[in-house]
Amino acid sequence: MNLQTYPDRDLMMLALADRIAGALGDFLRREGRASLCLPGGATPLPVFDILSGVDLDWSRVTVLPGDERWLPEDDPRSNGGRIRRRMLTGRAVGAGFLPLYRPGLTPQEAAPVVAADLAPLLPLSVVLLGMGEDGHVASLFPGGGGIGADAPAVLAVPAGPAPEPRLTLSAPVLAGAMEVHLLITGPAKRAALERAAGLPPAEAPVRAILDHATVHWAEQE
Ligand SMILES: O=C1O[C@H](COP(=O)(O)O)[C@@H](O)[C@H](O)[C@H]1O
Repeated sequence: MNLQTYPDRDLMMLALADRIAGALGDFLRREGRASLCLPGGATPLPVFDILSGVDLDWSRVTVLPGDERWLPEDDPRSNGGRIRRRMLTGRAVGAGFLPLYRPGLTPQEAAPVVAADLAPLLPLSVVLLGMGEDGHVASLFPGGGGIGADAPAVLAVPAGPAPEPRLTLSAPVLAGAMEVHLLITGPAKRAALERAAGLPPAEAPVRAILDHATVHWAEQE
């Protein structure tokens, strides 16, 4: 496992944002465009805040959530809503945004629509992920689908492991990105990660991306 530990949480957020900004700049120079796939949850918000102040040609960057809670963007739990408020602001206000939530559609109806919109962006340039203490990444939960090489790019996840239905990119799409970062904080997630490293991906979905990712960890939550 490529694990980078940091003595200080704020320093980690700065270092990670700097690394992501550098990678996006490289993609823009080499390919003329770039994509940035972001996690939900609370942990990554400081990275969003820092990145949104970075001087990049954001108009050539497409930002998208790696998973979405099936809620309107003005719901405080909406991943897309948080990305819009905390990432697509400041210097990054002109970045493109590919929403996973599609008003009026069920997650099952939206999955092929989002997959069609996603296809021209593949492979994604930079994927940032968080992780739950159960080893879930994006909305790939233990015992759910979306892990194997034959998984569809985008899949609907029924409520159960999470309180609301969701849409998620699959493990092959997330792990297939040009650069993958996993951001976790605190002793409980570190212990969960170490447990997951010894489990099959179906039981601990983070395993499906671990060989492709740099893990960033600081003790302070
Ligand atoms: O439900 C989710 O949880 C994970 C972890 O969130 P965190 O607040 O504990 O960092 C997140 O990575 C995922 O995208 C999200 O939808």
